[in-house]
Amino acid sequence: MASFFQSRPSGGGIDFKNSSSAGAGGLASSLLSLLYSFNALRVIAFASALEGLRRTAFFLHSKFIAFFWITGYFDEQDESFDWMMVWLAKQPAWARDLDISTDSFVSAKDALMVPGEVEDGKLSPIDSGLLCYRPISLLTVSIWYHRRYMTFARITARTGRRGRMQETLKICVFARHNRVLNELMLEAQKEYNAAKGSRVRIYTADSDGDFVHVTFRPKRKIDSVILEPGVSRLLVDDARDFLSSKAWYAARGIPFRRGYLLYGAPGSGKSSIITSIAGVLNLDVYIVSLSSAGLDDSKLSQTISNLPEKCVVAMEDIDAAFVQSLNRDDPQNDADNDKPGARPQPTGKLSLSGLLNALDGVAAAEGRLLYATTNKYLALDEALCRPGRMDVHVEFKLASKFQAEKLFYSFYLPVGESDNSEEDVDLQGSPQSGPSTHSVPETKPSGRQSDSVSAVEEPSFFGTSHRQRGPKLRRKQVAELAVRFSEAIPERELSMAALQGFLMGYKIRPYEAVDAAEGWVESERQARLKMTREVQGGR
Ligand SMILES: Nc1ncnc2c1ncn2[C@@H]1O[C@H](COP(=O)(O)OP(=O)(O)OP(=O)(O)O)[C@@H](O)[C@H]1O
Repeated sequence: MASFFQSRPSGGGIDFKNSSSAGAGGLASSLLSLLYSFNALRVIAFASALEGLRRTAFFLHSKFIAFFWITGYFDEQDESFDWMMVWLAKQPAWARDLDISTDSFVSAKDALMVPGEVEDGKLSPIDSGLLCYRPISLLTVSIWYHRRYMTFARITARTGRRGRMQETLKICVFARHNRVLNELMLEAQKEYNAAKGSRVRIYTADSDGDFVHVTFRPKRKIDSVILEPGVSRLLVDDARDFLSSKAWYAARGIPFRRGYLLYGAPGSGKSSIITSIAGVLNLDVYIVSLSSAGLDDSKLSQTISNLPEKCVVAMEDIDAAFVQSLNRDDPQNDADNDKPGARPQPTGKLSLSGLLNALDGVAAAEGRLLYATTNKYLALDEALCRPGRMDVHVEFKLASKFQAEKLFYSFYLPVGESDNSEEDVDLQGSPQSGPSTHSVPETKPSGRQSDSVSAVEEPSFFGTSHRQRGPKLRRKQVAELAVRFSEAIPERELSMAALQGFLMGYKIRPYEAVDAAEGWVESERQARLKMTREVQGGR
């Protein structure tokens, strides 16, 4: 050892080259002697053997896993992930590791709603009596399912350009055949549908064009959106017929898509009917907002291609993304946009051809029902409205007397009773609803025998809840009041949203609502007149 550190003199100065090569040779020989002296080669050989064993064990383990275990990955973006999360929430293995909340997960897509417990005669802390359970993340659990051992792990990792956290559920099943996994999936799907109950899932697209679940909306009964007789039925029947015609479309080489253009007056129920139809058909709603900031042709195309098969796509105010009009032939379009004082520019760079391409590009999802809404029907380009893109056009007008009457009914009929409208009877789920042989429902309901007997003339107030404080009205009384109310409402002058707003002010005062209706109509007219004058004066 000592010789290694000794410097070798060379001539008058120091010869670095010679000294370093001589030093390297010395180092090697010293190292060798060192290794021999410590049996280091044997140590290396032993370490190599260990590493070899480790690798062999790892190889055998992976072969064993591949042979005896089935591993499945459920991506957060996929609906099956939600099925599994709801299923897991119900498994006893999770019971010790649950996120429990009274409201923070109410809108979470994988949340499970269970009835809150009643203790000592008192309801749970939440008014609704519902608790929300959700499996905790960062945990691996083992479960026996149908005598099979399986493990579940929630893995979270950053993905995408912006590094969004994305979750994957990993399932390992000790089985040779994937039959047990299929059984599990089917069971989970069933439980999910039961847990989802009466809600519609709403998705919106994020800035990368990926759809993210944002909320649940309660399913809205189709007859709560009051349209002209037969319209709701037509829309539901058409959508049902489409969904069951995949083979028909395939046989004829027609793209399996259907578009609905709902146009007309603001506040007439266009958006409401979309959610309602999604509820009836048990489909999720994907909102594509054409006016969102930064949306351009390629992003829209990417967004549309991310739509799943069989879903409701809501594209509201399709005219809103374009400044002047949605008309390719409008030569004024580009010129006007450059003029000083022109209307504000949209933030996105969406073009009509971009929209058309996105709607029927090869990547566009099959089986989707597209509902586009607009208040400016005439401003739309013919190419956008043509069959194949918008197959069914439905006009939504301002409220008719018929609608006003039905709206009054829906406000004041005792809960649970319906006015026996045709939609009410036919739209409750039979896929084979007959053709549109609609007869206008009676404006005055016939009333059951018991209804027509003693009519309570004076409003009586009882009960404790807000709803019960209203007068207890017989069906016949509601019918009479509804007719009086509709007589006070002018035909096609006010929107259904306006009528609803008015009646909201008289939630528990139907008699006063009827008495005040005429005066309210007059004040609405005056307000409109004033606004028109102000607009004209401002020009
Ligand atoms: N036909 C209708 N029947 C029952 N309620 C209605 C109807 N039309 C509108 N409403 C009520 O008015 C409100 C607004 O309705 P909605 O958003 O569906 O109208 P819209 O036609 O989509 O309006 P806009 O064109 O301004 O977006 C909702 O609360 C809805 O309940």
